[in-house]
Amino acid sequence: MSSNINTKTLENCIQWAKQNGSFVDDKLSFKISDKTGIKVILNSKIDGKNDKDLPLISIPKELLITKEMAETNFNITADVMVKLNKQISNPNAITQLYLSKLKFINNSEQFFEPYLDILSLNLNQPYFWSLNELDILKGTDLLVILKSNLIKLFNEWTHLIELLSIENNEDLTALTDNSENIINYIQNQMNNLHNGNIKWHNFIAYLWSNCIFTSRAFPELVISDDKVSNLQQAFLYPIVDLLNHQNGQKVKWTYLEGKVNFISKELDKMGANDELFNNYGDKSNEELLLGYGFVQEPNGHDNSRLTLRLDSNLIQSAQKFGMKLSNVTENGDCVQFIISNKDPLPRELLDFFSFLQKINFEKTLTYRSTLEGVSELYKILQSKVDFFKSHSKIDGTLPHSSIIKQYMASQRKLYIKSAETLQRFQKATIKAIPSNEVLGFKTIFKNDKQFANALLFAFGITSYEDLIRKNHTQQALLLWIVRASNITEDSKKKLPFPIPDYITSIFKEVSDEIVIEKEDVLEYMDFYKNLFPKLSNRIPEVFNDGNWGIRQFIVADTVIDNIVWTNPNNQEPLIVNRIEYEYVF
Ligand SMILES: C[S@@+](CC[C@H](N)C(=O)[O-])C[C@H]1O[C@@H](n2cnc3c(N)ncnc32)[C@H](O)[C@@H]1O
Repeated sequence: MSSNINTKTLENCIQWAKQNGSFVDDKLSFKISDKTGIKVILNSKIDGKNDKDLPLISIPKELLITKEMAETNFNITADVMVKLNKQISNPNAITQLYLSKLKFINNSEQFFEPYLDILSLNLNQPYFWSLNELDILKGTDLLVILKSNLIKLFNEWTHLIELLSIENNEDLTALTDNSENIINYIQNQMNNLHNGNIKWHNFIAYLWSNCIFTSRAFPELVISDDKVSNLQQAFLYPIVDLLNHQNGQKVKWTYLEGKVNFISKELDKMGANDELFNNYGDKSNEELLLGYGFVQEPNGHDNSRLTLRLDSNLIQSAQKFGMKLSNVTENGDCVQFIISNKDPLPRELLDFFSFLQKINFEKTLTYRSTLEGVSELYKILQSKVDFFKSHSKIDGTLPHSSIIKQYMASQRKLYIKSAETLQRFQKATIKAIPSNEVLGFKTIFKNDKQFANALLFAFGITSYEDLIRKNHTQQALLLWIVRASNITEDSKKKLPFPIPDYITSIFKEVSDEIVIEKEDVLEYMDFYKNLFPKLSNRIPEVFNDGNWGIRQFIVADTVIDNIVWTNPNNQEPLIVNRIEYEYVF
C-alpha cells in the first residue's frame, strides 16, 4: 500500500491514543510496510491473554468518530433528519461528510488531528486506479459494480450537500448518472487529493471518506447493543483500525465500561515478529478489492457472479416453469448466479441451462435437455476461464498490476473449479440414466453389424473411430434412426439386438405432428440424392426394407433434436428416452 504516512505520524497517533485513556499492550509494535501499509507486530509471545478474553487494545468511546458526533456537528434538525433518512439509504453518509470536514479543514488544534494524519490520502481501491488499469477491468463484473457504486455515491453526495445547504463551488452536473464522467473527474482530481489540496465538501473528498469508511469502519452494533436500526451503520475505531486482515482469524470486539476492546484468540499460536491480524469478515475478492483495495489468495470465501443477459420473456417463462432464479436484475433481462468456492456449480444454474435447452415436446427437464445444458454451460465457463487468463497478462509496471493479476487469477480459478465440477456432473448424470432408457451409437455400431458394414459402402468408413474421425456421425445417425423406424414386429425378431421401443414410438409421435415445408425438403435434397437410390440398390436388405423416402429423414432429424445428445468429449451420440431427469450430484 503506497502511503504518505511516516513513523513519526504513526508514533504520534499511538501516543495520542494512550494519552487519552487508551490501553495498548506493550508487546505490540506498529510498523509501516510497503505492501500492506501500517501493520501490528508482536515483539514477543503474549501469554495469559488468549483464554481469558483479555484485550490487547482498549479505546475509550471519546476517541471514536460516530454518527452521533456528525449529527451534532452539522446541527441536524428533526426536519432535515427525516429528509436525510428518506433520500439517502447509506446510514454512514453524514459521518463520511463529517470525516471529510475533519480531514480537509486544516486545523492543528483539532482533537483528532494525530489520528487523521495516519489516514492515507493515497488509497488503493480501484476508484483511484489509472484509466489504463481500469481499462483492463473491461468485461468484468468488478467494473460494472464500480461504475454503479460511483453513480450511487455521487447521488448520495449531491443529496447530502443540498439537504445540509452546503455550498459547493464545483459545477458537476455532467457527472449525474454518468460513470465515465465521474471517472474522468476523479482522474483530474487525483493530484489535488494526494496533495490534500481539495475542499472538504468536494465530491473527491467524499469519495475518499467513503473509501476510508468501507476499509476501516466497524459496525455500530459493537457499541450500541440493539439500538442501531441499520446494521451497516458504522464508526471509526482508531488504533484497532491499524490491524490488517486475514481470513479465518478468531477475534472479538467487545464494549465494556465505555471502552471498545480488541481481543485475539490466536495468541497461543503466535510468537515474536508475527503479525497480529483482525478479521474484516468472510469476503470475496471482489468485495475486498472494492472495499479495501486488496485481495486474499487463497480465499475460501471467494465468489464470482455469472451474469447472463437474455430476453426478459425467456426469463419470465423460466420462472413460470418453476425455475428458481434468486437474482434477476430490476429490468428483468439479466439473471445472475453465484459461483463460489463452496458451491462452484449451483443447482439453480444447472436447472436453468437445462430449461434453456428444453424443447416443446419435453414437458419436464429431461436427461437430454440437462446434458445439452451442460454442454452449453461448459462453453460459457470455458470462455470465462480464457477471459481471465488473457486479462492476467498485463503490463507489470502498472502500480496495481500485481493486485489485478491476483484478482484475475482468483476469478479464473473459480471458473476452472466450476468447469471441472461440471465435467464430473456430466459423468454422474450419464451414469444415472437407467440402462434401458439410453443407447449409445458406439453400441449400435458394434451390435448392428449389417448396418455398420453398409456404412463402409455409404461413406467409405472402416470402423466406429473412422466414422467419428471422418465426421459422418450425424448422417449415419439419420440413416440408423430411419432404419429403426422401419423395424416391424417381424423384422425385430430377426435382429440380434433389441431396438428400444421409445425410439420407434417417438419417431411415430414426431411423424404424426410434424408439418413439412418445401424448404425442409430442399435442405435435405443434396444429402438424400447422394445416397439414394444408390444405397437401396446396393444394400436392399438394409436400405430398401420399409419406407426410405426423404420425409423419413426430415422426421429423423427432429427425432434427433428430441432424444439425442452428443457427448462433446468423445463425439458419441447417446439416444436417450424422454424421461424426467433426476438430480444425482
Ligand atoms: C483497516 S486498514 C488496516 C491498516 C492499514 N494497513 C493502514 O495502513 O492504515 C485496512 C487497509 O489495510 C490494507 N490491508 C489490510 N489487510 C491487508 C492484507 N491482508 N493485504 C494487503 N493489504 C491489507 C488495505 O489497504 C486496507 O484498505
